[in-house]
Amino acid sequence: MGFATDETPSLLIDFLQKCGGYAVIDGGLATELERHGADLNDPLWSSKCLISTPDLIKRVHLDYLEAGANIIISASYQATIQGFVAKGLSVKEGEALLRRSVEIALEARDVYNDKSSTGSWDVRQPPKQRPILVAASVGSYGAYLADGSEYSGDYGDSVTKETLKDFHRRRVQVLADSGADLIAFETIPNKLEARAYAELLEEEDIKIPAWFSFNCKDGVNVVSGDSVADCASFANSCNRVVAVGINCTPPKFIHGLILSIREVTTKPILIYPNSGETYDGIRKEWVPSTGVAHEDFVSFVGKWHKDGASLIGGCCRTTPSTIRGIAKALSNRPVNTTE
Ligand code: MET
Ligand SMILES: [Zn+2]
Repeated sequence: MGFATDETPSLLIDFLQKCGGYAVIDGGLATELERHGADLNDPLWSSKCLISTPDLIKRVHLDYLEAGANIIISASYQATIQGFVAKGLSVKEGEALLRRSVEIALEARDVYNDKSSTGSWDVRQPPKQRPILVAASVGSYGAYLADGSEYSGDYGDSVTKETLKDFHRRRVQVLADSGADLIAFETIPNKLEARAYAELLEEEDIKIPAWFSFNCKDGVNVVSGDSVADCASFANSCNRVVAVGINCTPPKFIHGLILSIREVTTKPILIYPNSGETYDGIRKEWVPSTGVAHEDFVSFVGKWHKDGASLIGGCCRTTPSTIRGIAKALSNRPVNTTE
């Protein structure tokens, strides 16, 4: 790939150093909004709340910050200009909502920082602020289609890399200029879409770095059947990509996946698994009690970190309690372990 700005590759390395070698990513956003009563049965999914309940989004971001997150991800996963236009909004209004998704997260960070810097009596020693990044979420083309292809990675032969680039181009430009610290390309279902993202980052000379996070169906392959090693190795070759990993995948596959990814990348590895519950795409609901208990999820964290993941959080159906548990597990981990 081409050349990024000089600072791009080091942004996350510097951040991780400031955080003490690891960072906590937030938990599920959409499913947490749902837990608070939002009805997301809509092609816009969580992005519907950008219109209906922006304050609830801010509250959930704040809950994750209070639980110990170092990275919060905006509510733009399923926010697309095409999706907003289909709802009757103008392109301008759609772009404004994309920007708004990031502003809400930035505002939550400000509120959190203000809160944590007041209450200190000792003026000589201002309290140390926890480093926090805001990532602008980009979900896949399949997420926009809302036809299950988000979880199959199968777009059919008529969808080419160019189709995907055209689909994402304006959205990525708008999010890159929104004040976010990085772009989180999430739940990537196939290698084709990762290649489209990488080319877009270069062609549009995107000034903020990105992470690539794939959606896996087992311990070896992303949901389309492309090998995760192949996808991660491709991500490793992109200068503007600062971390590579996996999200919205059951915890039971994560150990094996980290081992495969670390063979092919020198970049920080990120993982934010879902709760392990299965999603019934026909009934459009999660099947309860198919996942792992919150305590079990948290008990894997030390191992994932030892395996080589330095950014750890949760995806769908994880909650602020999960994130609090992850933050605690990582801060209690033994220093200089030889295990
Ligand atoms: N960041 C998104 C969310 O938590 C990821 C969704 S994965 C289907 O809502
Ligand atoms: Zn998810």
